Amino acid sequence: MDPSIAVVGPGAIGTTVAAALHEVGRTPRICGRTARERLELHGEAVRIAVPGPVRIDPARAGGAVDLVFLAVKSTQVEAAAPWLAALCGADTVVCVLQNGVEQESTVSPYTSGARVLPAVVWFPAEAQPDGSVRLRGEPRLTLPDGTASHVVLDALRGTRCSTDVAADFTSVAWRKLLQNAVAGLMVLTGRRSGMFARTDIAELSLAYLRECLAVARAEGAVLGDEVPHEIVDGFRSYPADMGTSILADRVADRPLEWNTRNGVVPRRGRAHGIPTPISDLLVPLLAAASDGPG
Ligand SMILES: NC(=O)C1=CN([C@@H]2O[C@H](COP(=O)(O)OP(=O)(O)OC[C@H]3O[C@@H](n4cnc5c(N)ncnc54)[C@H](OP(=O)(O)O)[C@@H]3O)[C@@H](O)[C@H]2O)C=CC1
Ligand SMILES: CC(C)(CO)C(=O)C(=O)O
Repeated sequence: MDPSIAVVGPGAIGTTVAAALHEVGRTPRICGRTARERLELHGEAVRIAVPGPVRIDPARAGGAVDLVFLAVKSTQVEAAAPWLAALCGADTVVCVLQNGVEQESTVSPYTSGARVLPAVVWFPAEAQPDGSVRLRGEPRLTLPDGTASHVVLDALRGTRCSTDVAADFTSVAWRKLLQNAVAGLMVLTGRRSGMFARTDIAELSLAYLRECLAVARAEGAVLGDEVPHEIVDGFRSYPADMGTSILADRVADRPLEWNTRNGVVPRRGRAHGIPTPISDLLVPLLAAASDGPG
């Protein structure tokens, strides 16, 4: 029997996963903040409409489900807590579709004991002003190896969202964190991936990534010296107009995930006695861009 599934946070990532599920007949409950009749995903050779309506009242969540995909921003977890309270039972798995390396500790306080499973989300997707979502890559998730992951693997089996499991999830999650950390530079310039073609930006990015790498290794990630170059080369290979979700938030003047994507590096660095001079400059700028005042 198919698991019962809810998607909380039907934005860029939530819409993509909901559409992938709907396409194979596993339409999830959709729980959001903004009322909509349907979700729409479009991209190269894809156009999927997911029937709603989007539920916006947690009192009408409809009871516990087997699997919750939580796809709100890390800054929105507390506000989404009533959904988690309404959708989680003792056997529910909450798969957190968020960037960062701290999903278990930040989400667990709201799941009434339900298991929390972090996922690395690899694909870019952009919410459009009309509420539709533009998919700009192949949907793919990486999960930790373990029993809870099987619920997600079963739910997404045969969908356009591919899933793999990593025995060493810590290393994979930190590698993605490094990519997200350097993407934060786009917030400070207001530019997209094209900016990494500049030699000075590439050099700054490499220095920053080496700092992040030292912290990642202290946290147990096994990542080689080549990783900073690979990440910068990756940004240089993207279309020049490829953004990042934190830039989309900046452009819309919304709170930024600066703490989970950038602040975590100096925070964890301090715990290990690792100096983080570049973070010490960048993180306050990102925090101020996010939270003001002014
Ligand atoms: N976009 C991308 O390319 C990628 C994003 N990620 C990560 O995925 C996570 C989600 O990002 P993304 O999809 O871009 O974010 P979006 O802002 O596009 O989506 C968040 C969604 O959550 C909804 N929401 C906000 N508050 C609540 C609430 N209290 N209850 C229910 N729903 C709520 C928002 O509603 P509303 O429409 O009202 O704002 C929106 O639909 C982030 O951690 C991001 O870093 C990871 C990889 C790629
Ligand atoms: C697009 C991608 C994969 C890389 O920056 C991302 O994680 C984001 O936009 O948040």
